[in-house]
Parts: sequence; structure tokens; C-alpha cells
Amino acid sequence: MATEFKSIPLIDISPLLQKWDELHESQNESIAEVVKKLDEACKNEGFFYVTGHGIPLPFMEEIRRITRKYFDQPSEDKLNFKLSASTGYRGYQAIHENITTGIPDMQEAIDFYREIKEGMYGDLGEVLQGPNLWPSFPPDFKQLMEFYINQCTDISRNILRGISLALAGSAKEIESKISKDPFWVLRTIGYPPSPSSDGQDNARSTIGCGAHTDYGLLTLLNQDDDILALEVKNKSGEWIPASPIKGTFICNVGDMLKILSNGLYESTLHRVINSSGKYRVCVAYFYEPNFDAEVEPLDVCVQNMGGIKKFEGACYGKHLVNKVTNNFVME
Ligand SMILES: O=C(O)CCC(=O)C(=O)O
Ligand SMILES: [Fe+2]
Repeated sequence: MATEFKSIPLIDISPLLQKWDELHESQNESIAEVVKKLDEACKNEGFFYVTGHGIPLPFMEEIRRITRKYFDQPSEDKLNFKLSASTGYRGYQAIHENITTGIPDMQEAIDFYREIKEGMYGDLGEVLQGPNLWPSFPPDFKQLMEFYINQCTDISRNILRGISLALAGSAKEIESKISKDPFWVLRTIGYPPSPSSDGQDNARSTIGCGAHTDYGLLTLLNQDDDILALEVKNKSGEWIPASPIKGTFICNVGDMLKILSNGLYESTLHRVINSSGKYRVCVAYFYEPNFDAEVEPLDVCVQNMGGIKKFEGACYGKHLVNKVTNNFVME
């Protein structure tokens, strides 16, 4: 359960980027320190800033720059890459096409998913099958994003190993159960500024992204570093700003990690309101379990809570398909 936190902690994860081996992990003090901080943040806030992740600042900026350049095109060009059921829900979504809890969000986005080849997960995978719709402009978009996705996958795997040490005393415990072959989602998002308050506004036009939790294990957000728009809800219902810190990712716990931890960790509600007057970009990378993983509370977490299993198992792919097919409005 999230606490009444007032701010979001910053964690330097560099000790986790070294080579992992059992001897190393049990004896290394700097690893133990990071693991403790991760554990606290996942319990108290469900959110933390990540520094020491190894991606150079200019590359994080480049990723946002090409995202902005894509959205800056005339709509006809963007609509050539439009997401639909027939594209496996991959591609471009125009403003107000994404729905969060019944309300259209004031954002445009492109969704990319790890490729699912025909027949790969039987009926379960069919909905999301197909290649990604990579924009042809900016020309190096695909190449840069694929490189970036691989880096985010490595960073997330290392963070999850730290979390696995905290929860189960072994860095590879979670991985060996549910994320040997992790699925990923990348969502590049653009938020036009909210119209200034003139009495005409309604929820539909001003919320960039409605309050929600993320579905998977961990999310890495690369947000514009000069615009405050992301907010995180604490236990007493206050919205705490996740102000940008240059060069960091914001990392948050998803529903699957909450289930694994038997509710010890929180997938905290968050939302986006861009009242800065400027166009905001955020690139969200979602690190997920294996597509067909059955995710259930770790035995050790159940034991630690007096043998009470707080969640039934959930199949990640089913959970995702259910969300994806309910989140979009199609013309
Ligand atoms: O734009 C942001 O800062 C957050 C986006 C987000 O929460 C999401 O796409 O799940
Ligand atoms: Fe989110």
C-alpha cells in the first residue's frame, strides 16, 4: 500500500549494472544498499527516479527529439501509420483516441510491441500479431528506437534483479519464473498543452492521461525535462508532482509486480495534466513478463504475510489483450 509520501526518491542503480554472480550479490555492500532503497521505494511510493543507468543524456534527449519531430508533422502523414485491430493494435493514435477509465485522453501516441510472429502464442497472441508500424520520418526513427528499447530492456532486467534480491533473496528468482523472455511495449506520447481555463474546459479536453496503474512489471519514463505534468497519488489522495530531473528515468511498479509481491509493493495511480502551455513529449518503455507467463504471488511473499495469498494468478498476455482492446476508440 502506498504511503503518505510527499516526494519521490532518487536511486543510483549503477551497482546493479555490474556482472551478476551469486557470490558477488551476497557480499557486495553497494548492491545491498541499492536493493534496500528499491525495496523501500516499491513499498512506499511505487515510484522512483533512476540515475546511474548508463544511457548518456544526449541519447535520452535524441529519443524525445525524434518523437517530437514525428508528432510535429501534418496529421495526414501521421494517419498513414494508424493503429487498428488489423495492425495488431500497433501504430499511431490521434488525440482523444486513447481512453482511460471511459474518458478520452488529450494525447497522441505511437504504440510498439515486441513482435509476435504468427501462431506464436496461439489465440492469445493473435490480437497483437504483426509487425510494428515504424514511421519513415524522421528517417532514423526505427534504428534509434530499437537501440533504445534494447538498452531499456537491459536496465529494467537489472532493476528487477535488485528487486528479486529484496523479495526472494535471489537475483534470478523472478526472472526464472516469469521473465526469461520478457515482452516489452514502447509508447511514444505527445501531449498538447491544455487549453487555458476559460470556463469551457471539461475533463475530456484537459487531462493528458487519466489516472491509471501500469499493467506490467516496471515502467521507465523518459519525460521532457522542463515541463511538470506527471502526478502520482499518495495514500491520502493527494497528487504529488513527479517533477522532471534531467538525465533520469522515472521508474514505477506495474500490476504484475504488485501481484508477484503479494501486494507488498504498490502499482501507484498516476496521471498527466499538461498545463505548461507547451507541447510535452514522454517516451514510456514498459518491461513486462513473458507474454504467456502465469503471474502469481511468490511463495516467500505469501509466507511473509502469514500464508495469505492476496491475489489469484493472472496470465499477463490475457491481461494485456483485455486492456488493449478496451482502451482505444476506433472510427
Ligand atoms: O507521460 C507520462 O509522464 C506518463 C505516461 C503514462 O503513465 C503511461 O503511458 O502509462
Ligand atoms: Fe502509466
